[in-house]
Amino acid sequence: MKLPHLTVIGGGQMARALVGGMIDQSVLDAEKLSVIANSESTGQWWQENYPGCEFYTAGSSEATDKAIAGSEIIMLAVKPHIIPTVLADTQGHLMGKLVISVAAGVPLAKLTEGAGHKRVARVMPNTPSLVGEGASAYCSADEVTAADVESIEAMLGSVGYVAPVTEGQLDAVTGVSGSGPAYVFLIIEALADGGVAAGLPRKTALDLAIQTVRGAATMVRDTGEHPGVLKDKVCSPGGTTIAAIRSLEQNAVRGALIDAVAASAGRSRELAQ
Ligand SMILES: NC(=O)C1=CN([C@@H]2O[C@H](COP(=O)(O)OP(=O)(O)OC[C@H]3O[C@@H](n4cnc5c(N)ncnc54)[C@H](OP(=O)(O)O)[C@@H]3O)[C@@H](O)[C@H]2O)C=CC1
Ligand SMILES: O=C(O)[C@@H]1CCC=N1
Repeated sequence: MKLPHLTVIGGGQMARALVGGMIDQSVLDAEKLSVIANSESTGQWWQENYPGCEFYTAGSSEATDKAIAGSEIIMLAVKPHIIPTVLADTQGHLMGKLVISVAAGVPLAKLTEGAGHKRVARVMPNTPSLVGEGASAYCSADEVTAADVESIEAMLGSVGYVAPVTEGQLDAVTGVSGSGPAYVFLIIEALADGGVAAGLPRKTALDLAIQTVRGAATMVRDTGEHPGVLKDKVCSPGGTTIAAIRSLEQNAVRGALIDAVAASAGRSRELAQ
């Protein structure tokens, strides 16, 4: 499936990962993309990396009259506190458009009020979308059609896993997969640090850490076995791994990760206020 013309408002990390990933996966042509943001440097980044796309300065009449008017889908990819500004800038111009927001915590009720209609979806994606390994969940308001859902699933599905959820579940999604890549990056960095502390060259340690996380995740997915069962198969009686697991449990790693997910979900709920 090829997407119709898309305008993304906000051209930062998440737009680069999601929309960049969609172009890389050929579901969107750069010629059918308009980007609206503040700085010239952001415009240059998009035009250098995705020649053929158009860039417009936020708040300009061209942004609304050319980019938004000429697009069927509008994606909001600005920070949550900027969403009211964007909705004010685009007031009256979003009629007849499918509006998709990736902003953490901003509820459908606020988005539909600002858009002036209910053809609005809320998505929580994550940055591995850039390499086609994203994890996204979405919910939609009342006027989103079956064809719109197909477009949303095609967009998100082209860059990874996608699941429909209720709006009430999106804060938890943010805690697990929206923020989740940061936890895993931190774990990879720490594993590599551990390798260096134990005497490995930095590059070898990092390469081994990356492949171990990738291999373990693939094994959970492909075998369908419970992660606890797979963990038990690594632990030889009286061996090295159970000594390490004991250390992890003494340092309350499970509790720390559960608390991390809850903290992110809680912050997402706060952003809705
Ligand atoms: N980063 C992540 O991993 C994830 C982020 N999200 C959500 O994505 C959204 C964007 O986050 P992220 O990409 O990290 O943020 P960034 O700060 O990287 O990007 C924000 C972008 O918004 C642009 N911008 C600022 N003000 C305006 C305006 N008034 N009109 C149009 N554009 C504007 C900025 O322009 P300029 O570049 O010119 O300064 C910038 O390109 C957030 O709501 C976040 O909750 C969701 C899931 C994961
Ligand atoms: O940190 C944030 O607020 C955004 C939302 C999820 C990931 N990054």
